[in-house]
Order: sequence, then structure tokens, then C-alpha cells
Amino acid sequence: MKKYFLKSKTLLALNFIFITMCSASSVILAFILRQITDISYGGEIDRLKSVLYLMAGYSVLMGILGFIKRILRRLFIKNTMYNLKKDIFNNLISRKISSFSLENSANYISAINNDTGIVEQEYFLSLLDSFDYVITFIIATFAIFKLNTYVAIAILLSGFIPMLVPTIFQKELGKRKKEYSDGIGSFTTKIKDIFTGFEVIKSFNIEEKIKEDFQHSNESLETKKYRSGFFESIANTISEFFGFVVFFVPLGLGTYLTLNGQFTAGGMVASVQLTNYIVNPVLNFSYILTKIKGAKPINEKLCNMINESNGEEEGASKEEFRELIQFENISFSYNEERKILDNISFSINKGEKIAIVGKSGSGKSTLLKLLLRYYENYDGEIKLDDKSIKDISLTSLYKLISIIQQNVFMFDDSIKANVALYGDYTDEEIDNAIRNSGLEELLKNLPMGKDSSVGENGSNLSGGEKQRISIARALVKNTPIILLDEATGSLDSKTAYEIENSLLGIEGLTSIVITHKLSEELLSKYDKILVLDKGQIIEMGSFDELIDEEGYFYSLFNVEKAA
Ligand SMILES: Nc1ncnc2c1ncn2[C@@H]1O[C@H](COP(=O)(O)OP(=O)(O)OP(=O)(O)O)[C@@H](O)[C@H]1O
Repeated sequence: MKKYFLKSKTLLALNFIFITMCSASSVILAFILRQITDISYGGEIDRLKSVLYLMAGYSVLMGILGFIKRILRRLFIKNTMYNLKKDIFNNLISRKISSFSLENSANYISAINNDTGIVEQEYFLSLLDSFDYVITFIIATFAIFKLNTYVAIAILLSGFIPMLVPTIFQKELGKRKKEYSDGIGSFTTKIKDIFTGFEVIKSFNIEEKIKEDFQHSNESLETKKYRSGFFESIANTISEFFGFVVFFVPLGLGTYLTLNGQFTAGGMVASVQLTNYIVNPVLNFSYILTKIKGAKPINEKLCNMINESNGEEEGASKEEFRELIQFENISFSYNEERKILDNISFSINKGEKIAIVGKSGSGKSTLLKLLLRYYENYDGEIKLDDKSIKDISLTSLYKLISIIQQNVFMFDDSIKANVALYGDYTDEEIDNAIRNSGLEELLKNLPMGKDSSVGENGSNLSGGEKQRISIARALVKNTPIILLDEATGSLDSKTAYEIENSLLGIEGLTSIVITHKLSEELLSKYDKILVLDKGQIIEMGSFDELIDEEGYFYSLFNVEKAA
């Protein structure tokens, strides 16, 4: 985290300069007080006027310096927080899908919103404050030595006790802060789930249960916050107590010296003022040290997030797909419990159209996910033209392969933007994709056509319309390989047929299509049908071959036909 503190060097240096100027100016106040007191004790009325002018000038100077110091502090924090959030976000957005999905996305939201807020308050601002305190302490110490050596030594000796407090409480406080930060993560996850599932909650009448659930999380988070604050309060109270002790030691000694005639009344007043500038920084410094040390686990959490390798640039680039996709003896499990794919081998020539069929849960989608490198911990090898996909960078892999899925995420933007996905396409390319995905009918009924908004996550569109947008996205990308995962599931039979049929008609396009609709007309157009059961390919061949075999596919097909 230090790296971010030191990044805006010029602003940091300016902050240090103005902090030093403000601290030095504050200490001067003690000497003005000494002068005023001595004038009043000495009855020197003619010197009063010049001291009054001095005080007026001093007030104006302090006002100006204080203002500049505050603005510089805000500018510094603005730059530092911008850099920190940018790095966290950049790492998250460039992660591989497999590594991103390891955590709930609400935890990422919480890290960017809440954890950075904690780091801003407890680390960056505290570091600036600690510099302020150290400088004030040094200048005031120097000044009090000038006034009286005994008083100075007494303050310094007793002044370091409160500094021990943070060391005692650091570990416990850090633990509780981390607990609180993790709590915010779970709380954000809960709220996100509730609002995402709003319709289900309403239609299944489970509001009361959800309210109870929410209150439970709410209470648990507030308790964690209280516990973290409670420990902080104990640490602060102990620091404060020692602060008073420290304050009274030199005060007593100063009075004693004044009574013995070894100190002037003005010197006494000045030393009381200077004691403030020594005791308060020591007190605040110990308090701030507690905060800085307490923020350590959160700093580490964010640094780990930033430094985690996202693997994005692993692998070489591959510009084109020339001839073959090969799955060689692929076995895979999401976890130790169950094998999802079991020794799968097949190949697809460029331009071929492959259909994958099989019962729900047989591993069809998983097969496509492996081709997209969502997971890499499989046995066997998947190759694109003799090159293992693990050796191809994700950026170039996704320039060669696009996927159309059943669940489509929509950005709250126009239809056009959702099709182009911020890519650089001509209007003609976008219009072609819109036509081939069957979106034209929808656009005719919208006054703003393709510039109409789709709403939050496509709330203005039907399930089928969202699927057509997803198909248009893949078409406009114009990759040589397209994967369809149940992509026409929510379309009416006619539209589904038309879209699948038009994809099958694209010359040279290699497509792998997972389908549940066993339509003879469509399936007979595929070069090959893969039949999956319990993670294994149990049959493979053209539609006619599989029907002639009268095996598993034949019975699946007949069940569907009878339905
Ligand atoms: N992320 C995951 N973690 C653990 N298990 C998973 C995960 N994703 C899928 N599975 C399991 O792997 C098995 C195969 O899932 P997959 O989605 O590949 O099946 P499918 O044949 O595409 O099913 P469907 O036709 O219902 O979409 C299922 O039993 C599923 O529960």
C-alpha cells in the first residue's frame, strides 16, 4: 500500500511542506503568548500595540496556510484513491473467468467501495496526520528545550508511555477490523442476492423470511462494527489517560520552578502551550498508530487482490483458425467428489457443424467451458490446430471463439450498444447481425429502433429477445468458431429453427451447438452429433447413422417425437 502513498510524489512533497509550515506557525503561538504575558507582568503598555498587530498578522497567516494544507490533502487523497481503485478494478476485470468466479462478486464490490474507504481513512489520511504530529512534536520539543531543559526532559520521559498502547492492541484490533470488513462483504452479497431475486421473493410470498434473514445479517454486521469500535475505544481511552498523566508532570514541575524563581510567568505560559504541542501529537500519534496497524489486514487483502496473477497474458497469440479442434482424452471434475467428463475424445474440422445432445447434467456445457479455458485443471489436451489452448492467450482465443449462452447479461444501454458491446463495427455489420439473429421484427415496433434502451439487465426485453441480442453479438464479432449453449431455448419453434438454420448455412463457420430440441430437420443438417451420458460420449455420428444404430440417441429422439 506504501506504493500508492508514494505515487503522487509532487503532491506528497507539497503536503509535507505545508504541514511543516503550519506546525512551525502553531509553535510560534507559544512565543506570542510568552511575550503578551511578560508585557502584562512588566506593565510595558507601548509594546502591546505591536504585539496586537503581530497577532492579527499571525491569524491571517494561519488561516491561509491552513486552507492550502486542507486543499492539498484532499488533492493528494483524490489521486491516491483513484490509483488504488483503478488497480483493483483493472486486476479484477482482467482475471480469467475461473479465477473471478472463485469469490462472490459482492465481495469485489465491497472491496472497491468499503475496504478502500477504510484504507483511505485509517491508512493514507493517518499517515499524513502522523507526519503532521511528528513535525509538530519535533518543533515543539526543540522550542521547549530553548525555554527550559528540565521541563523539556520531564515531558519527553513521560511522553512515550502512550506510544506503547498500539503495540499491545494491534493484533486484536487488526483481527476485528478484518472481521468487520469480511462482514461487509457478506452483507453486500446478501443485499445483492435479495434485490436480484426480488421477483421470486414477491411471487413466492417469502418477504417475512427474507426480512428475518436480512435483520440477522444486519445485526451481525453492526455487532462486528461495534466490537471493532469497542476495542478501538479501549485503546484510545488508555492512550488518553496516559496523555493526561504526561500533561500534568511538566505542568507541576514548571509551577515548582516558577515558584523558585527559575522560570518567568511568560515562560510558564509558553511551556504550557508547548506541552500541548508535545502531548497532543504523542497522544494522537499513538491513536493513529493503532489505526494504521489495525488497517494492516485490510491493506493486505487489497494488495493480494491487486497482485493476484490474473493469467490474462499467459500463452501466445494465435491469429487464425486453420483446420482442426481436437479433444484428446479429456477428464474433468469441478471438485473431488464427482467426475463430470470422463475420457472424452473427438475432433472437429474447420467449417463443420456439430450438435451435442444428452440428458440434463451429462456435461455438455462443461465441455464448452473447457474449450473456452474457463477451467484448466483437466486431464488430456484440447488443441486448436495442433496448439494446446492452454498455450494460446485468452485475448486471441476469444477472437477466434464466441459463445452464445442461454443466460444473457445486458448492459443498461441501447440495443445497438448491446449488440456491438463497445466494439468498433460499421452500421452495416451491426444491421446484418441484427437481421440474421431475427431482431428486425422487434425493432420495427420500437419508435427508436436499435437506439431503444434495453433497461436494467434487459428488463424492457423478453427472454427470447435477449437471446437474439446474444446471437447478434456473436454474429457481429464474426469469429470463425461459434458455440451455442441452448441459445435458442426461449425462442418459439419457428424463430429458433430460422436462427439455427441460418447459422448452419454460414459457409466456413465452425459451430458447436448444444441442443435439447431434437428436430430431425435441423439435426440432419449437422455433420456430426455427439451424444453424451454421464460425462462420456456414448454415440457419435450423423443423424442418419445414429438413427440406424437404434441406440441411445434413437430412443431419446423417439421420446421427444412422441411428446
Ligand atoms: N461450477 C460448478 N461446480 C460444481 N459442479 C458443477 C458446476 N457446474 C456444473 N456442475 C455440475 O456438473 C454437471 C454437468 O453440468 P453441465 O452444465 O455441463 O451439464 P449439461 O449437460 O450442460 O446440463 P444442462 O443440459 O442441464 O444444461 C452437473 O451435474 C452440474 O451439477
